Amino acid sequence: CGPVCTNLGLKPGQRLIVKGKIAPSAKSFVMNLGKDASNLGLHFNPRFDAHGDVNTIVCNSKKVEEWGAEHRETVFPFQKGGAAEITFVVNQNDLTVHLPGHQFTFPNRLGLSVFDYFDTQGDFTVQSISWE
Ligand SMILES: C=CCO[C@@H]1O[C@H](CO)[C@@H](O[C@@H]2O[C@H](CO)[C@H](O)[C@H](OCc3cn(Cc4cccc(/C=C\CN=C(N)N)c4)nn3)[C@H]2O)[C@H](O)[C@H]1NC(C)=O
Repeated sequence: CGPVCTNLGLKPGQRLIVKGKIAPSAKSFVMNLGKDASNLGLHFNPRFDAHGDVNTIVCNSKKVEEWGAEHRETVFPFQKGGAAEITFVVNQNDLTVHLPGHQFTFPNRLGLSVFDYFDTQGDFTVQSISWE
């Protein structure tokens, strides 16, 4: 699993920028943003081939270890073995995810006023994380 960030203190108007590399044999990778590992405002899961999904971004939330309803994005701007830069912008009531050539929003279902926790898992190697 990748790096874990805590105490980020991300509030509305602030953002987290993650740059890294996708494994050549990637099946799936995850980026989680939330309060802590059990309370995720956004579970961001691009799937190249996992759980029956092919080239699909699955997003969800997790509240006290309980998953919410999945949301599947229509675009998949990732390549196996490629570089990727993903920016998460914290808004008042949702998050905007900026991908290469595409963006989408995901509701802040947990009503978090601050996002302290970030982790990545799976077939992605983080090269830099910055927040502002
Ligand atoms: C149709 C049958 C029932 O419905 C399915 O039921 C599954 C189980 O509930 C859901 O799946 C779950 O969906 C959740 C979001 O909702 C999380 O994503 C969760 O994963 C949590 C998780 C795992 N991890 C570790 C991790 C993540 C990615 C890669 C690796 C490691 C290596 C992989 N690379 C290789 N091997 N090269 C490790 N982190 N978070 C996933 O199991 C499916 O979406 C769902 N599908 C649909 C269409 O409904």
